[in-house]
Amino acid sequence: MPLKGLLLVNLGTPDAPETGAVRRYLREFLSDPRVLDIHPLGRSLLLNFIILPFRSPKSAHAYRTVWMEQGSPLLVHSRALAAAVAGRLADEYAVELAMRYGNPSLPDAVARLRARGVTDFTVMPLYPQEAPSSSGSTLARTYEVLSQSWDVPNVRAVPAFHSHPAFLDAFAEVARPVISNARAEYVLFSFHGVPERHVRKSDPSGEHCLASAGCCDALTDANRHCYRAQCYSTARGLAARLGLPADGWSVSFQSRLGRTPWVSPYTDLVLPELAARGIKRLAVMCPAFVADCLETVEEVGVREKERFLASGGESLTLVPSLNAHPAWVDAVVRLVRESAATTSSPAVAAAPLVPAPPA
Ligand SMILES: C=CC1=C(C)c2cc3[nH]c(cc4nc(cc5[nH]c(cc1n2)c(C)c5CCC(=O)O)C(CCC(=O)O)=C4C)c(C)c3C=C
Ligand SMILES: [Fe+2]
Ligand SMILES: [Fe+2]
Repeated sequence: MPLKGLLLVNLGTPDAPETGAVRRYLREFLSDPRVLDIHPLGRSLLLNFIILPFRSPKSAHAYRTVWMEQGSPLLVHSRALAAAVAGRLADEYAVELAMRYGNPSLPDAVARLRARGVTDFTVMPLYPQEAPSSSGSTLARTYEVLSQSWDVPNVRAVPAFHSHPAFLDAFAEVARPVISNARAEYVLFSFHGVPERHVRKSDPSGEHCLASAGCCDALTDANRHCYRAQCYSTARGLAARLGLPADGWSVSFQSRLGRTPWVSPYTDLVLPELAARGIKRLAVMCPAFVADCLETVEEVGVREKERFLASGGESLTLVPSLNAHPAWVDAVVRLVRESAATTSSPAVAAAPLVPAPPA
């Protein structure tokens, strides 16, 4: 039987919290045409003359404030998750962690799996919601790397899990005691944003997404692959599990870059509004991230917290991410096994050989 390989892939992070390393990381990340989707010449000018010189030292400083003894939080937590999943799936899969940008690189992780005799690959982008700039880019790069060999292996992708009960249950389990200990009056679900342009480009009809105020109120055939609609679906699933009243939670989007409109409402504008409404004790969950990283620990846990307190709030408690929580490890194992069960024999699944008996 061919040995199966599982690639767990997250975004990536610099090798060190220093300007040079951050610059190398940002260059690779922001050169991706699914991330900065503008004319290559414009991208190169923007990168080399504006983003890299100004952002690299600023981001390096931010990384230094969250850096752990073993490295960048994103890498440390992702490694812990991969080790736990590898232990659980040892009889079924060889498991490797890879990063879309930086290290451990996707080509190196694929080479390690091939060296162990893997001929059948499963890739799991570690993003609950799908976006061309995150999961899309991860899949495209994985297929590219795997297709560079003479023998192109079978490859299967674990689908986005934004509304999967195992993911939602695990995050609710992490959040429940934190929200209760914080005596939070309100929960803000702050997701990583994307440019509005990206959401519109992913709208098959070209008429649904961002065309009305309630376009993300339900997941339907019209918006099944819309990043923003998937974020709202995650938030509804978590709010229900946490027993939050309708006026006790809302959604916002963080981490925007540049001057073009990103999906809204923006976290940095929502926080002062919540304070102005009299919310004193706030909990913030960041369910676009399955591992704590710069965008959770520093952006929300430090900078947005300061903003909320300066606006009149009394406490902002960041709910930790899933990291390597046992419920999340269980969920990953389940998601991988379910994807193998539903996609390993697509031809058989699509065309049953025996007609179904009459009801
Ligand atoms: C959760 C999914 C993510 C999407 C979608 C995403 C889109 C996206 N991001 C940028 C720009 C930056 N993101 C940065 C950090 C970062 N982004 C994600 C995830 C998504 N990004 C993660 C997990 C992280 C943290 C990395 C870490 O090392 O901890 C950064 C770098 C940090 C900084 O300088 O602020 C940038 C830049 C764009 C432009 C984009 C979609 C177009
Ligand atoms: Fe990002
Ligand atoms: Fe949409």
